[in-house]
Parts: sequence; structure tokens; C-alpha cells
Amino acid sequence: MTKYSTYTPGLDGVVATETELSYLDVDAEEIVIRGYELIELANSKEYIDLVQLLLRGSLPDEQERNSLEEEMKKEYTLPDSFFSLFKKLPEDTHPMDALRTGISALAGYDKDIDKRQEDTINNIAVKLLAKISNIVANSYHILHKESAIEPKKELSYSANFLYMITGKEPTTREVAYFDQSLMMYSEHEMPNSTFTARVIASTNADIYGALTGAVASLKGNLHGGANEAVMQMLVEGKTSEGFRLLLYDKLNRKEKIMGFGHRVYMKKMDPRAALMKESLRELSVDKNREDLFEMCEVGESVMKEEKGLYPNLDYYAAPVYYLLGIPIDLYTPIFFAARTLGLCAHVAEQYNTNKLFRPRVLYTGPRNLHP
Ligand SMILES: CC(=O)SCCNC(=O)CCNC(=O)[C@H](O)C(C)(C)COP(=O)(O)OP(=O)(O)OC[C@H]1O[C@@H](n2cnc3c(N)ncnc32)[C@H](O)[C@@H]1OP(=O)(O)O
Ligand SMILES: O=C([O-])CC(=O)C(=O)O
Repeated sequence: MTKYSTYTPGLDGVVATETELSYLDVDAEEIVIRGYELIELANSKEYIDLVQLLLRGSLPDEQERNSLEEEMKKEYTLPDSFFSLFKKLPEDTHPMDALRTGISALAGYDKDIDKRQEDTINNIAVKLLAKISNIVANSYHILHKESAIEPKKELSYSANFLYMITGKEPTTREVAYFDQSLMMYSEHEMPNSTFTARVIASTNADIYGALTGAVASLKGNLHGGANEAVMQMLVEGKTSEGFRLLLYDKLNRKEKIMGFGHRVYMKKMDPRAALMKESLRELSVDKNREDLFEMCEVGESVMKEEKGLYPNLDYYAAPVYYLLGIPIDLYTPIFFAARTLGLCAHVAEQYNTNKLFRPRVLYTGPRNLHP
């Protein structure tokens, strides 16, 4: 046939682009981020270091790191009366939908929107990282008829993000767990949302459009939406035994269990989940909720025995967020806020190396019909 004859459902295993940003080396069990291994980075660096690495190409020294964080803090402010947008939405609007609306609305305020140079895109990324943390936290408060919480510039980026969500200044340990989760969610090669963003950017569309599409993609429960679904199951299960029964019930009904399986790691534990599991182990002691850790382990063993499936990041990030006092509806928006970093880096790379995405189809419809 023609050069178009190969068809792989869901593009499973298909290489969609070249990238210098990241690579999942399943055999070596490494998530490579610009040459570094993500888990190693998470054990010695912070989210801000990854911002510099992904957007500017190298890890920062202390001075660069501090000045990047200051740059970000200057960008927390949203345009005047921006929050009135969220006041007009129905109060049961999901925060991911509010976030999608918010990012889309920001487009009109950016005078650089038509620029595609790498430096400009990276500057927009810094602005977006700051503003999105504010939108995520405060759209939630406004939808819940609460007052918006002003960012505190004396706190670190991650501490302030958590503070704006919960309204309480977090402890150093809480910030460390939250920051690690942001690192885990920051970048992951070519998931559906990153592909979506790159496909949109490949038409030369602006970064706001690319990110708006990516929010829509990430909301789905086969992708980012899974972390909220995991926590809903844990809450419903209540106890280890309750959770075990709930999982068996779902499996008997042939339902998919959220937080398990992964297109790339399918028969191995997601390395990020392993790191989050350790955070949960420690945090559950801090918060006197070892029962929650046990429930998660029970779920892990049920899924291994019954399906040969392992947890993905969402499975262990969800209970960590729960113990940090974060409302369940914000888990996926937080994932997106962290992933804004990787998405912006991919959009910049797409503009730099652009080739329009326009695949073909394997046509299965009729031919030769006549009106
Ligand atoms: C951070 C992230 O975004 S990670 C992903 C978060 N998403 C989830 O946790 C949702 C639950 N997991 C899933 O739906 C899947 O594992 C996916 C979508 C992540 C990847 O799946 P794919 O590569 O498309 O594989 P697919 O969904 O076809 O699954 C292959 C087989 O494993 C089964 N399977 C995969 N995941 C699960 C699961 N979580 N629960 C039960 N069965 C599962 C499928 O039913 C299928 O079985 P079959 O061959 O008998 O029909
Ligand atoms: O890689 C994927 O397909 C999904 C995922 O784990 C992520 O986006 O972090």
C-alpha cells in the first residue's frame, strides 16, 4: 500500500516528535529531564530548579534560582476584576473548567501573544506559572463564595501556592511534600495533554490556546482527572476492608480502577508513584492517618493480584494532597499548574522546530455512494 498504511490505535508506541526535554526510559526505570533523572532531582532540588532547567536549559545556581523565584512572585497579580469572571460561573463549575476559562481569558491581556520566539515564550511561561497558581486557588474560593486569598510574597512559590489553597501557612515539611509533588507532575514526555498542546501550537496558534486545549485534555479521568477519582474511591471505601470490597465490586463490574495502569509503564510501578508512596508513608505518620496508607497498600496488592497492574502517580499523589488538607476538586488543577511548566517548554520547542501535525486515517466507511 502507500506510506500511510501503518495504523496503531491510540498511537500506542508511535513517536510523534523529537524533543530535548524529556524521555521515559522504561528499561532503565528513568524519567530523563534534560539529561537528569527526575527522581534524583526530586531528592535534591526544588520545583523552581526544574523551572529554570526546563525553560532555560540548565539547573540554576543559588543567585539565578532566587532571581527566578522573585520574577515569578512579581507575576502573581491577575488583571483588574479578573475574579469577577469566576463569580459569573455556576457555583458547581468544576475548578478545571474555571481554570480552562481563566487561561483562555488571560490571552487578551498579553501584548506578546503573537510572538513565537523562545525567550518570549519562556517569559510568558514564568508569568503563567505564577498566575495559574493564583487562578487555581482563588477560582475555587470564589466558586465556594469565599474571599480570594492574596498571595504572600514572603513565602516560597510552593509554600504560597499551598497557602492560597488552604488559607493556612504550611509547615516546612508540608511545603516539602507539596513541592515534591509539583516536581513529579512537572513534565512527563508525551502524554495526551502535551500532545494536544503541541498539535495546537503546530498551527502557529498562541500558547494560551495550546494550554487551554491541554487543560481540557488533562481533565479526563484516563489522564489527570484520575487523581480526584482515586481520592473519591478512598473516601468511599472508608477502611482497608471497605476499600478492598469496593475494588472487587468495581472489578467484577469490569470497571477501570483509577490510579492504576499507564500507557508506558503498564507492567511496572510508575517511579513517581513510588516516590509519592514514601511521602504518604511519612505524612500519614505526621498526621496520625496510618490507616490511609494501609488502605492504599491494600488497593495496590488487590490490583497486582487481580490485574497485574501497578499504581501510577495519581494513585499516591491523591492521598498526599488529602493529608495536606487540599480539597479534592483541586487535585487535577494542581496537576495542571505543575504541568504548565512542561507544557510551556514543549510549546516553545514546537514553535522552534515546527512541522504541522496532520496525520491520515484508515478509512472504514463506504465508497461510491451517490446522492
Ligand atoms: C498521571 C497520569 O495521567 S497517569 C494515568 C491516569 N489514569 C488512570 O489512572 C486511569 C486508569 N488507567 C487506565 O485507564 C489505563 O491504564 C490508561 C488509560 C492510563 C492506559 O491505558 P492504555 O494504554 O490505553 O491501555 P488500555 O486502557 O487499553 O488497557 C489495557 C488493558 O488493561 C486493562 N486496564 C488498564 N488499566 C486498567 C485499570 N486502571 N483498571 C482495570 N483495568 C485496566 C484494560 O481494561 C485493558 O484490558 P483488556 O486488554 O482486557 O481490555
Ligand atoms: O504520561 C502519561 O501518559 C500520563 C502521565 O503519567 C502524566 O502526564 O504525567
